[in-house]
Amino acid sequence: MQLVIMNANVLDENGELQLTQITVQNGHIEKIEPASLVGHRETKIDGDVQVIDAEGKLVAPGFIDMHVHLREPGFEHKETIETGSRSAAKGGFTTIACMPNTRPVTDNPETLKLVKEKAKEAGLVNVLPYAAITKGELGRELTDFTALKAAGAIGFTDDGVGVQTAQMMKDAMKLAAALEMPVIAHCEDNSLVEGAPVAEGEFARKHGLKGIPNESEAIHVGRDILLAEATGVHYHVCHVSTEQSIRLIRQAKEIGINVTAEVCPHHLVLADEDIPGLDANWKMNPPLRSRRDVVACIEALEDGTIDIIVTDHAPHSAEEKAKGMQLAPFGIVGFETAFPLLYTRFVAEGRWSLEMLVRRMTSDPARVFGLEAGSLKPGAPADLTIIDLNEERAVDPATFASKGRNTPFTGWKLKGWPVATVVGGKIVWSEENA
Ligand SMILES: NC(=O)N[C@@H](CC(=O)O)C(=O)O
Ligand SMILES: [Zn+2]
Ligand SMILES: [Zn+2]
Repeated sequence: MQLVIMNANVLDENGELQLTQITVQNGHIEKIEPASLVGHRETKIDGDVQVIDAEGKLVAPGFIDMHVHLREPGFEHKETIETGSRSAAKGGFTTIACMPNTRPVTDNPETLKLVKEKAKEAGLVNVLPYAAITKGELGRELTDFTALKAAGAIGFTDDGVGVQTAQMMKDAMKLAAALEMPVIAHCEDNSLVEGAPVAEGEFARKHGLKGIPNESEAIHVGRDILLAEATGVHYHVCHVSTEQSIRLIRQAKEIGINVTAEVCPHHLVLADEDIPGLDANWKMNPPLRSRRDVVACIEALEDGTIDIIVTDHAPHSAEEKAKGMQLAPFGIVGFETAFPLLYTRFVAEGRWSLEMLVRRMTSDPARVFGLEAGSLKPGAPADLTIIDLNEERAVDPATFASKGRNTPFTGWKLKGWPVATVVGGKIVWSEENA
């Protein structure tokens, strides 16, 4: 089965858009030719060839999201692997890495295999599962890293909660290093947080809420960098949100410690002072911090201190989010707004090149995690996304493919919406057929 994408605008090595024709054969990119060379040739259309005319729209490698919550097994009322995968495809993502804070926790090979089977059944995007560092993510006992790696885990993380003791983290890093697996850390010292729902600062004061201090994140980052130095593990920091964490990561990179980091779109765009009121669709972990922290995150992504963009797609039901700022669970959905949000805010406004945004969502995550993805080179898997950079519309959660509607971006007018997503040469989502 062949797929031909005509009039595809792709980013070349110089970050310039080039009009091309892409030929896909057996799920892989076969060739990319300048449109000027194929222009005179008739594109043969017979039974076995599927043709898409991209009409000059951007065709990028499918986005890779290394931090997502699919909620299955156990929390199917929030999301399933199938609805989460569809939401990812609709957002232009073709590979996603899912967190183990399910019920049961993905701390055993059986649950890991179940996640992989469900993802295969859904047949939409590539789903790469993480396994937990500790049993039940309770911080008391390590999981069986060897068995989990054999079952297909791509890394170890207790995301949702920080590993509270240094000894547990050090033991985990030693084991992971021996298996050449990364440790991915949600950095949060519980003793500094204790029930606070939002960041320390103006918003917390105004509403009489307890505040989450920046040090609760940065203390773990600093501790873990020292442990990564001691053990030699690949240490990846989840959802970086403070200038203090960034300072520590920058310094660690300078002296050659094997640390990488991610940031979420909301931490690049929103500060606590933007929260309009006591609406839990603005509640996530880490919380929205000060404008200083937002600026530090932007600059860190620009200078490479932060390597990649992830959504931390964290769906919750409307009932759960209706419990209010103090009691509602932390988390917002992310797949279906990520690219338009960042394209509108940073590329259309002229701060970033399109190439930089795409790279931070494709080839950089592939490099950091050693994935065979994130490029359009001949021979690569035909995972790609077609995006209309000119299409402008308001975010409407009612149209989400995700079960989650928990977003702070309702009504935001954004440009750069995906129109079709291809995984392994197969169209898994398109605006036309949605
Ligand atoms: N980010 C969040 O606010 N919530 C995540 C947990 C996490 O990523 O730490 C969730 O599972 O809901
Ligand atoms: Zn987390
Ligand atoms: Zn998360």
